Amino acid sequence: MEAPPVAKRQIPVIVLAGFLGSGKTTLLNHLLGRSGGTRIGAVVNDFGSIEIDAMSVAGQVDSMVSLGNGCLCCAVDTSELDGFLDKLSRPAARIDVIVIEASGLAEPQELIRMILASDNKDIVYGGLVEVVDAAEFAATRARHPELDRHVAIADLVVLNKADRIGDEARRDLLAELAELSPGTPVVPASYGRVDPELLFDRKPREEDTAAVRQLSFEDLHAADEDDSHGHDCHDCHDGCDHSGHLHAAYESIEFVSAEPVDPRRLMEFLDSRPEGLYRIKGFVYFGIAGHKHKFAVHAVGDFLRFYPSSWARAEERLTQLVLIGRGVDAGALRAGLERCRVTPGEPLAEEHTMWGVLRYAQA
Ligand SMILES: Nc1nc2c(ncn2[C@@H]2O[C@H](COP(=O)(O)OP(=O)(O)OP(=O)(O)O)[C@@H](O)[C@H]2O)c(=O)[nH]1
Repeated sequence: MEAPPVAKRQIPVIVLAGFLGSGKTTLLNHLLGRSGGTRIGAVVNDFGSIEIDAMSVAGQVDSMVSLGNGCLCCAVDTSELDGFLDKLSRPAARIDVIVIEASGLAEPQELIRMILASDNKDIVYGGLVEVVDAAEFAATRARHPELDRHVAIADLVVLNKADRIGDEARRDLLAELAELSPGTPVVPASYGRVDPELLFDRKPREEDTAAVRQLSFEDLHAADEDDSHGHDCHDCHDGCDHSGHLHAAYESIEFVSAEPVDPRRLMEFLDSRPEGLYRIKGFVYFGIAGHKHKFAVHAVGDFLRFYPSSWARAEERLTQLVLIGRGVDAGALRAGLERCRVTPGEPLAEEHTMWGVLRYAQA
C-alpha cells in the first residue's frame, strides 16, 4: 500500500500588533535574539516613510522585508502582502516562523483577514500578539476605544512596560484585560522579554554553516525592490474606507538632516512638544566632541529617552526622525525641527550643552 503523503509543514505567520510605542520592535528584537535555531522571517511596517523600525530590526535579522509609508492594514488587495510572504516562505529561505510587526496604528483584524485570504499554501495564520503599554493603556484606551477590540481578538496579550507600574496598577490592568479578552493569556513583561515558546516552538540552534545561513536582507529585497513600496493611505484613491481605522486621524512628519543637530535647541523642541504629538522615534547626530555617537530617541506620550549607540562602519551621520500625532500643526513642527539644524558655518555647541540630552539617556 502506498504511504500517505507527508503533509508539508506550513509556516505560521504571527501578527505582532499594539498601539504606537507599546514596545513591538523591542519585543521583536527580543524574539530574534532568543530564537535559538528557529529562523524568523520578519515583515516590518513603518507608518512613516523613514523606516525607523526596519532600521532598528535590520541588525538583528537578515530575513526581513520592510514596508514603509502607510499602514499595511489598508493595502487595497492582498497581493502586496502575498509578495512578501512568498519571498519569506520560499524553501531556500528556510524560515520556520514569520512575524509581521504591524505599524502602531494598524488594524490587526485587517491584517489577519489578509493572511487568511492569502493564496500561499505554505503559510498558515499563527495568531495575534497584542502588545499593551502598561503605563499608557488607560489613557490610550480612553482616546481610542477601538483598542478594546484589538485586545479582544488577541491570542496572547503582552502587558509590556510592567517595570513602569506598581503592583496595584498591574492587578487592575490584568483584571481589565481579562474582562476585555476572557480566557486569553496575558503575560506581563518588561522590554518585551517574553518566553519565545509562547509564540512558537523553538528549535535547538544549528551550527552556523553556510548552508543554514539566513538569507540576507539584500537577497530578499533586491530581487524585487518595487515590492517594498508601501501603500500610502494618505494617497489612497481606491475608494476603500479607512475612516474607522486608528490611523485615519494621525499623520506623520519626517525630518532628515545631514547637518548636526543642536542639543539645546532639540531639547527645547522636545520639551515643548504639543500633546497631540504622541510618538517620536529616530536617530540623532549631535556631532559634538565626546558625543559623536548615534543617539536613538524615543518619545511615547510624556516618556522621553535617548539611547546612545555606535554608528555602523561607513554609516552616514544623519539625523532621521519620524513624528506621529493627531491634531498637530505639521508646518510648525517642521519649522521647529529646522531650527534645531546647525547651519553651515555655525560653530558646534560646547560639550556641556549635551547635559539636557544626557539627563534622558539610557545606556
Ligand atoms: N520602561 C520600559 N520601556 C520600554 C519597554 N519596552 C519598550 N520600551 C521603550 O518604549 C519605546 C518604544 O518601544 P518600541 O519597541 O520602539 O515600540 P513600538 O511599539 O515598536 O513603536 P511603534 O512602532 O512606533 O508603534 C522605546 O524607548 C523602548 O525602549 C518596557 O518594558 N519598559
